[in-house]
Amino acid sequence: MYYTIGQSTYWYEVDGEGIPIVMLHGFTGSTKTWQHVKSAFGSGYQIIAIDLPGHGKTEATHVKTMEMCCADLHALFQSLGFEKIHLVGYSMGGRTALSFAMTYPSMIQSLILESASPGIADEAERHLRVAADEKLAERIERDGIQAFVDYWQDIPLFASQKNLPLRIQQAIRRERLTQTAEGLSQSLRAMGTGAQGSWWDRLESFERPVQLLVGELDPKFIATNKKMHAALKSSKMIVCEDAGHAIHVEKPEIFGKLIEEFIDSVTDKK
Ligand SMILES: C=C(O[C@H]1C=C[C@H](C(=O)CCC(=O)O)[C@@H](C(=O)O)[C@@H]1O)C(=O)O
Repeated sequence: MYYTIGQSTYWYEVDGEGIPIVMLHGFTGSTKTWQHVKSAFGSGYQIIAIDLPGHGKTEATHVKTMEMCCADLHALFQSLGFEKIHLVGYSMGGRTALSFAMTYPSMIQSLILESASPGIADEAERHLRVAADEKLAERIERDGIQAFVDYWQDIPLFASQKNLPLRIQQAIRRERLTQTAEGLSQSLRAMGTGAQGSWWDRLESFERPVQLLVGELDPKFIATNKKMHAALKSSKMIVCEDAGHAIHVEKPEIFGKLIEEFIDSVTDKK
């Protein structure tokens, strides 16, 4: 379904009925990211998957900063009649989910972050990241999506995905190849890790339950999430054995079970 707000149109998909669980994909992803996870949830849940700006069927017609995207998502959730949601985000989607939760905490029943970060606290480091993301955006625009996907699928962060069955690796590649150079380059510039503000000095103010999921084979994000875990008032951190950055791809059953168990543990049983 499409939701239009102002001059922007978002694509989202709704499966099932019941407690709303909103799922946000990562950079180069789409609603398809969650296709093997949705089935892990029992009855009684409504799964809402959304294409973030510049991805899938949510075109990059206008620049969307993290703040603008979160405001649009808030309007979408209100239009759907949601008072409280369980919000799940993977990587870029995790940064978006955390930004949404920090901006609209009263709408959060629980927050599940997979391989995410709160941005970059150090200004100099953040400026370096903005410059690196700008170079990557220019590379995408210059060389096109196929050349970018060839490069992206081989970065060390996704090394563990080489052990996946070929059909799964090919499905991830196909999803990435459906993106547009305009969409991905704009996403990097407007919602990239360096472009967004840092939430590091605000994490301790967030009081809703948080589940931090990281892969055992993803040392960079284990280190980041250990610091997040220490800063958050109410969080659980789980390091998933024999999984890399994209736990939902490498261990979909375990990923779905961990989320369902966490949501059940924080849902008012009335
Ligand atoms: C390479 C780094 O940063 C990127 C890594 C992961 C994020 C992501 O969403 C990737 C999803 C995927 O391709 O499976 C992405 C983001 O958060 O926007 C980062 O650009 C790194 O080492 O930090």
